[in-house]
Amino acid sequence: MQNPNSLKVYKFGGASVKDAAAIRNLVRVVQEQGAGSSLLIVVSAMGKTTNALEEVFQLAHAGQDYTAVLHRLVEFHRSVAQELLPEQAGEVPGRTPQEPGLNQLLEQLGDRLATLTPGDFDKQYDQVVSFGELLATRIVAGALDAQWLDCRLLVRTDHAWREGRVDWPTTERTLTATVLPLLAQGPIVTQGFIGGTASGLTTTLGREGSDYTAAILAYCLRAESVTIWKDVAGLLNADPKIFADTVRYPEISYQETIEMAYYGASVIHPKTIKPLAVRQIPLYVKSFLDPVAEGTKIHDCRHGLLAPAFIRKVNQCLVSFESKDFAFISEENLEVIFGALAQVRLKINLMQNSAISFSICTDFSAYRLDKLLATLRDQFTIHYNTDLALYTIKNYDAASIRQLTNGRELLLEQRTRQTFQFVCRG
Ligand SMILES: Nc1ncnc2c1ncn2[C@@H]1O[C@H](COP(=O)(O)OP(=O)(O)O)[C@@H](O)[C@H]1O
Ligand SMILES: N[C@@H](CC(=O)OP(=O)(O)O)C(=O)O
Repeated sequence: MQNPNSLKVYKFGGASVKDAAAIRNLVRVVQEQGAGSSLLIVVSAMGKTTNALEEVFQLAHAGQDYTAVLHRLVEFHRSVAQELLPEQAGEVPGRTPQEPGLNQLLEQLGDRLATLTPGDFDKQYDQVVSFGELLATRIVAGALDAQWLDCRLLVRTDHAWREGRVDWPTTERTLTATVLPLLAQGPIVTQGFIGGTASGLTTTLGREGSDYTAAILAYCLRAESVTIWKDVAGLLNADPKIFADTVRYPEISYQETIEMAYYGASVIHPKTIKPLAVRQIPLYVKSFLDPVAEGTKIHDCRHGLLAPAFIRKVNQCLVSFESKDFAFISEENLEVIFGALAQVRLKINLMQNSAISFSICTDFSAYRLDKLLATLRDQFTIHYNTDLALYTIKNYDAASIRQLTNGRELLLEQRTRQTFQFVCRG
């Protein structure tokens, strides 16, 4: 069943709302590209605000002075609001008495930080770091003169702090009842990245999770399409900030994209594709700098051989486990290792085993690695290397492997028919 309103979901990330000029550009894109459509607009925190909020939160949680960082954040949002809506003198009021205005949100953020308690790090993180999206959407909704909705009341999650798991039936029911009737009144702006629990607490969906929010909303509302507006020409075969001579895929299948995102292509959050594929909703990746350009269409399509895709994941750690008594690594050993990894929430990006050793490549987290070592040290001899990179070439050929491995010392390598991966320094 297609939405009778032909709903389009637009998602604007941090780069597209990084300052007042960027938000003016967003307004142009929405007015020119979205004219005539029902629009639900998902917005992330401005620029690097989420990083700044993480810093402020960590300082406050550790009982250290956070006032300077908080002050910079507050002034930044006020100055952008003032520049865009001078007649409102830096305040962007809510459209209804229940809706918080910009100053009210800034006050709430200050209160949250002042009342943090020791412990419950991840839970309190979500209550604070979510403010980036709340503030940004209040400003963007003001600039667009659009309706503002609080996504914490729309996307229901469990209590898995910092990686909330969506309660799909409740979310679908709530969105259908809330959003569909409002669409006729004009565009709606809401937050990416955040959701809420049944008990009214805020959760976040994982860093860079706003793309995922767009997919959740599109799935539940059976949208016609999703467009994520980026600072690149579309989905390219590599990150142009890292690799030279990239090429754009004009169209690509859900499956190819989900694999690229899984291997670390940071342009799309890995969880974004599945809900869209299930309901066959096309995902467009387009440039907010050149909105009329074609971009990339991700959908259920067949295509010929694609240009090899290059993906680099940095800050990797290679951990190897050896049994202490020269015994072979057994299924029982693996069960213990996997159990401990799941418990400390370390995800395996690559794994390999030999007779008496089992190795994994994972994102480095000193905190989680320490917990892992503490759990498994008695049973295994554990070695690890940090500051590594994991490279993946999808749809590789001999030339692309030569190009990427040339001059590098490979610490671990693996290949399947489509994918070549290796871990090296730096
Ligand atoms: N395969 C790829 N194609 C295009 N961009 C990529 C790719 N891999 C990584 N990127 C990076 O993704 C960035 C855009 O994603 P992101 O920074 O998450 O945007 P936003 O936060 O604004 O949503 C680009 O600037 C680019 O550096
Ligand atoms: N603001 C959040 C969520 C997000 O998705 O941001 P962006 O769309 O800018 O990647 C983060 O930085 O993690």
